[in-house]
Amino acid sequence: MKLFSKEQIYEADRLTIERQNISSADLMERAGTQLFNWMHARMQGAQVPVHVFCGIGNNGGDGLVLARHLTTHGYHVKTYIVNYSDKRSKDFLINYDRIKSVTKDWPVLLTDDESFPEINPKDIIVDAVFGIGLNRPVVAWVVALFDHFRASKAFTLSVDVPSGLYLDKAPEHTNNVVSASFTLSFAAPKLAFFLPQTAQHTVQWDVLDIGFDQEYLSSVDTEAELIAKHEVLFLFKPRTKFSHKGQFGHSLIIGGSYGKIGAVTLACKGALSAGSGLVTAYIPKCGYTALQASLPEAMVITDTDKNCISNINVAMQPSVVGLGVGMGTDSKTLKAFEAFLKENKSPLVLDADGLNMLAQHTALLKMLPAQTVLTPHPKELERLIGVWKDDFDKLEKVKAFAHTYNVIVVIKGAHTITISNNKLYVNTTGNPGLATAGSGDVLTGIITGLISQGYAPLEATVFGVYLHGKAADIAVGKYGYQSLLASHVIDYLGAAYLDLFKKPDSQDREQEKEGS
Ligand SMILES: NC(=O)C1=CN([C@@H]2O[C@H](COP(=O)(O)OP(=O)(O)OC[C@H]3O[C@@H](n4cnc5c(N)ncnc54)[C@H](OP(=O)(O)O)[C@@H]3O)[C@@H](O)[C@H]2O)[C@H](O)CC1
Ligand SMILES: [K+]
Repeated sequence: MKLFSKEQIYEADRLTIERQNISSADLMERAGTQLFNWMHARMQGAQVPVHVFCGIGNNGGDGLVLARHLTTHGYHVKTYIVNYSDKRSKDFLINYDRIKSVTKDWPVLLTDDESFPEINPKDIIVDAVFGIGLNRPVVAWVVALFDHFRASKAFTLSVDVPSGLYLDKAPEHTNNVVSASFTLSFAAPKLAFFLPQTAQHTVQWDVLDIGFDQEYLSSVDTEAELIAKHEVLFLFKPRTKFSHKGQFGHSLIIGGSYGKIGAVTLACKGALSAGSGLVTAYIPKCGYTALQASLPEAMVITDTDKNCISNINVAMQPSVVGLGVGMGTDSKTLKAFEAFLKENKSPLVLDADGLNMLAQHTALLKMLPAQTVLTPHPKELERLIGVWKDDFDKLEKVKAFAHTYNVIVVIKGAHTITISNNKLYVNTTGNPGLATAGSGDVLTGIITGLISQGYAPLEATVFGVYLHGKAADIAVGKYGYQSLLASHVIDYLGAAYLDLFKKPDSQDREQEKEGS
């Protein structure tokens, strides 16, 4: 699903009006009617007090359309105009007149924090104060209104976006944004719904289709894309009856150090379970028996050194190399890594200490093969690109870094985001159970194993991140967040593959719509 920018949404608005030969007020009527249909389907006439707070622009206009329909369908509605500006949009005014024609209980003007209405916990708040037109900090008395919403503990339904949330930058203060229980967004969710700092402003979201011009929506190239089952299904490479393991490549996993051989075991198993034909581990001598015993499917080559990697010398031409898991950053290992980069011609996946060595010696970055995959967790990312101000600044820095070195960067976290060629791929699978030792090693193995089978590095990364999270989502149903282990993610990878062909039932759709 494409995530549109503010400019693209306004363009969609303009083109829809032009190509469908309708007025902007008609489009607003569609928006407001869709909002009403969503509420009506859930409220079924219940006489719960609904407080509709409208700004003075088109977001407020949507709110007025909704309030009018709620009123004419007999709901218990109170409408307020949050008068943060004396301007009025054209369509706001049209709907301000329309609602006055269906009720004697005209909208109440709020001009300061003296007259906030009482809101009970069982009431419903509709937040139509600001939409995507927010372009400067919210005035203090309106922030106080948002605090009033929070204090009421009432269910808060935001129209299009939680008011006070910018589409393309962090809010000045988290309190400047409405805390939405649910956001109904037009055309598509917004990128801010998926970033750690701003996802907190809406617990859940859903998309309302207001008949935007499909030709524009499908043709416009967006910077960000939401990755769910629909987007990865076409990546999947089915196997033919006469397949053999030679067709699925040979992954080489390089890593491990004394006490951290398990990281290599997990990565090798992840690569095999992702479908790699053959897997060889290159590890220090200390790990030989442990690895051969724990993972008989993997072949093992050992370094001359007992406890760490000191000289990467493998007489094979791997389809792909996954390097860094459990590797340590011993000076001998660093030298071996540098010598390896000078010789290596295979696609490369770098993780953990491979990234830390890159960060210590940025001259090595120029030696990475094109489209190398880097899978840093936040701390490793900071060592690579430096500190960032906020989530939007982080994205800009990673985009620039990925572009400069022609690499693919996976920003791991709730909604892992893959960045390459100035595009963002926002993952929808995964859960807090993944915050466990080794889950990163497994992801490295999965991405390596997919490249081994012929998936291009970017495809392998987006698909691997999806499968990794999906496996965890299925496994967590049995283990719960606290008890999920990295090994369980591997055990459930098959279920994640099989799930690709299950019809997306409503539960799946709900899961994908769960906010953070
Ligand atoms: N294309 C669509 O998706 C459709 C969207 N609809 C709804 O329209 C809003 C966007 O409406 P818009 O009028 O552009 O802007 P807002 O309603 O979000 O904001 C109103 C105006 O308020 C001014 N503004 C901005 N920030 C502040 C602030 N902090 N304090 C005071 N005033 C502020 C600004 O105007 P200025 O001229 O003063 O800059 C805003 O324009 C969208 O979110 C949807 O809900 C349509 O209804 C259907 C199609
Ligand atoms: K809003």
